[in-house]
Amino acid sequence: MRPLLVVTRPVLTRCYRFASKMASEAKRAKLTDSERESQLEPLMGKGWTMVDGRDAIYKEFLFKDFNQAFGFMSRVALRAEKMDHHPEWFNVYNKVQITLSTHDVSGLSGRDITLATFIEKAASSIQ
Ligand SMILES: C[C@H](O)[C@H](O)[C@H]1CNC2=NC(N)=NC(=O)C2=N1
Repeated sequence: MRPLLVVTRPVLTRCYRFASKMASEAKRAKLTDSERESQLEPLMGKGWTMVDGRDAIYKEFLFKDFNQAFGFMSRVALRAEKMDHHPEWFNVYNKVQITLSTHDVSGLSGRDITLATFIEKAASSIQ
């Protein structure tokens, strides 16, 4: 029997790209209440706090010295650029203060969760 439909590799590739684009757009939407409960709460337990008067999260990281702080920032910067999602941050010597929010939606989105989770991993791999 002849197959009814042949799914070629280029068709599969396009489907895959379309699905990732949809998932990536969805991540840019403002977090729902239930997403806040399931995804934001674990970060609060790790020291992230809500910013006063803004739908944004904040955490301060302290390192041994400037070298370590800048190494951490370099890792985060490469990831942020890849994600097209950038932190608001401030650095003096061994201190890095980070605020995350999604400017395009004026509030917290899945991208902030993804970046904050990466930041946690990057910080613990350095300290
Ligand atoms: C045009 C570009 O994709 C957007 O401006 C991106 C860049 N980086 C960003 N970073 C953050 N934190 N929020 C955004 O909404 C955002 N948008």
